[in-house]
Amino acid sequence: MFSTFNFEEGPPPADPPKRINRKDRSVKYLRALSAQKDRQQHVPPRSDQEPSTSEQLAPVINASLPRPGILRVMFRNWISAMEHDERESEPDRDPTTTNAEVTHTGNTGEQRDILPSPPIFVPHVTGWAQVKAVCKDTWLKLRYFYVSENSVFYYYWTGIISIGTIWNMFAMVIFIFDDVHDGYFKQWLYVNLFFDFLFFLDCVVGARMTFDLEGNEVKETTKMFKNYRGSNRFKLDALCLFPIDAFLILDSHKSMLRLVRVFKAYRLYEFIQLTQRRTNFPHFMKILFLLLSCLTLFHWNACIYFRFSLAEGLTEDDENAFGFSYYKVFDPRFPTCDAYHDEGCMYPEEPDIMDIRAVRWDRRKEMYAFWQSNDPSLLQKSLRWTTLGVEYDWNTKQYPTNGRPVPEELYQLGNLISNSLKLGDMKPDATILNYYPPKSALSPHVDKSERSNAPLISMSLGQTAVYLSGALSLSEPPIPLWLRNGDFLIMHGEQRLVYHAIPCIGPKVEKMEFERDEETPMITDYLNCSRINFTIRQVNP
Ligand SMILES: O=C(O)CCC(=O)C(=O)O
Ligand SMILES: [Fe+2]
Repeated sequence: MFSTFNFEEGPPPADPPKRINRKDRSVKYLRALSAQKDRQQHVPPRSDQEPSTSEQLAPVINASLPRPGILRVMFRNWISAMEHDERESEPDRDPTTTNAEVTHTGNTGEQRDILPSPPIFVPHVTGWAQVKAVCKDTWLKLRYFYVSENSVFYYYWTGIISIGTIWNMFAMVIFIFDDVHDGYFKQWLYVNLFFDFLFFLDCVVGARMTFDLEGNEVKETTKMFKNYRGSNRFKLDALCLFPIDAFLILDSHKSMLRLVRVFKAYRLYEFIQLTQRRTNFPHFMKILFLLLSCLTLFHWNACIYFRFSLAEGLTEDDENAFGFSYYKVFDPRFPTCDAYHDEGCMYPEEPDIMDIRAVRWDRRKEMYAFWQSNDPSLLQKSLRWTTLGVEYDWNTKQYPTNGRPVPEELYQLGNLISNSLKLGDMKPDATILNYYPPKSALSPHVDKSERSNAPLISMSLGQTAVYLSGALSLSEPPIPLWLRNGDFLIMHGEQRLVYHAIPCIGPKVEKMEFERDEETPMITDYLNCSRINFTIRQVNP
């Protein structure tokens, strides 16, 4: 896991020779190293040397141990270590000059090692002891690890933290959208907690960063920690560790609180610097990071725009208004009016200045102009909806408590359908007519502004539409249906409050041809390329 480990403050390593005078550094040191190598590789001594203790004991060990494997290897290592210690404790053959090799005076056996008697005690290594050894080893590695700024580990670790930073930059404003909030709050929270944990580990890494002191790389844990504590990095990291998600569990709409995590952007910057130092394609990387910055800025720009639109009141109907609307998302168009000079193009700053009746009157004038001009394209472009009976306010998304009655025919139609479906009498007091010119759509929504439980009766005229019928939450996949000319769709009971949408209508789906009615040619012309939908509703109980 870690790139480098510091054992300076840990227990001394077992193998390097204990005496470090000059002659030790030469032959004795090499001898110790080669003994160590022998032990690691289990290489038997060369045949031209005298047989070692381990060689002489090998048959005994093999015979006495019940099973080969780990125990035998450990025992052998133990013997080999004994042999090494014997050599270490031998008096120097020639203390003044060199330790080179012992000169054998002959085969008298006087100078040969005396064979120790076969060991009586065989260390019993249990699985538990091995686990303890591994734990201790891991603990020491963790206790004394250090990270240097130029290590590969640090580079990759910075990369991982940068992903967390980018996640925060993109997803912290996510709950501006209510439907996203309803569908994905938990998932969002889990990802946040995961990256917060990584940010915590990043503080640990920060506290184990080596630093340069008068040309020396300082690796002592206490000094590294003190250095981290006094740095700006520590302050930023501490801010980013603030447990914001605890507040979000209490009030899940305050996702902007995570804005504080943006302080981690300095790690992203560090990653960019490190990458540019390492890469063979510095220009390519520069362009990539520039693109990333642009994407982030565009994203934030869109979010701020959406925030303003929320403050002003969202518009669902007017494509030319300043505010955000789902129409613009599904069917993006550039405003046709001059936003700087034309007052009508902007949303009024005070919501109560906007008089929906005045807007409606403007629309009526447009309709009248259309009627007179005989140009169906005019109507197709401008007309999106109209209301009969109690007038729905698209800004506040509310109905007033009273208004004009709905036309008698619609009242009767609503009751007829409700009674034939055995849903009882209803008192229809509002009807919304939606006009769907080619390429238009209606975004997913729930009709929840009505204050009664009466059914909602929807009638389709003209071109066929695809209707998506969802569930109580947007995360559930919807069922698509065709709605053709003359179809009725009734939303009642549990289905009354499900999400639904019209993703597309018109000739691309299935062209309906109506014979031109000479009395009302405009209407048949309109229905030959567009769709009209009536929804008969009971607003007040
Ligand atoms: O056009 C449709 O079929 C659906 C209309 C609708 O959902 C509405 O007016 O709320
Ligand atoms: Fe609806």
